[in-house]
Amino acid sequence: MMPSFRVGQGFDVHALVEGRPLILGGVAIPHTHGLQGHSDADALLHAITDAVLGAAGMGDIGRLFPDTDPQYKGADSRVLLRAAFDKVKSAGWCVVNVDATIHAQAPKIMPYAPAMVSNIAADLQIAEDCVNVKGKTNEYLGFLGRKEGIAATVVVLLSK
Ligand SMILES: Nc1ccn([C@@H]2O[C@H](COP(=O)(O)O)[C@@H](O)[C@H]2O)c(=O)n1
Ligand SMILES: C[C@@]1(CO)OP(=O)(O)OP(=O)(O)OC[C@H]1O
Repeated sequence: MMPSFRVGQGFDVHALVEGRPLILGGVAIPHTHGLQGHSDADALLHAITDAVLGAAGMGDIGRLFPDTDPQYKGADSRVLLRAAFDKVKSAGWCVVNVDATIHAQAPKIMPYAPAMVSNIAADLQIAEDCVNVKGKTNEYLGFLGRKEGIAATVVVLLSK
């Protein structure tokens, strides 16, 4: 039988505030500010989770893990990604590849990208060369350029 393919896209943004750790792709990045959120606020993993769920037609991260539910307060977003992927995998899908961009005026993402790739590949049960993480400034424009937040955009391909 011919394989079938489904594409999904994900987006997330969180505010940068003082007194929070900066966690992206499951990696703690030394920085003056961290991301605000109900969970660990890992915008990259949230966008990946949404892209994976979206490709499978299974809704979104907030529907699965409501930010009103105390059990997700301070949650490790890798745990949420793995739980979402379990659902998608149960429907017969596997991930072909992930391509992600972190929109951050600062800090530089590139030194941490290999560790993020390793985490994401492990959580989605694919080879590391099937995961790509890029950093991009916002050329000092808008709220991202003013370092008020960090966003992530993601495309995922699934096959079954
Ligand atoms: N937070 C970031 C932003 C950028 N990079 C790297 O710098 C390159 C140039 O970025 P521009 O936004 O100026 O086009 C980009 O291609 C990344 O390699 C980064 O690591 N972290
Ligand atoms: C992850 C969840 C759940 O703790 O909360 P946040 O960390 O606030 O993240 P968000 O990207 O706003 O949406 C998903 C949430 O329901």
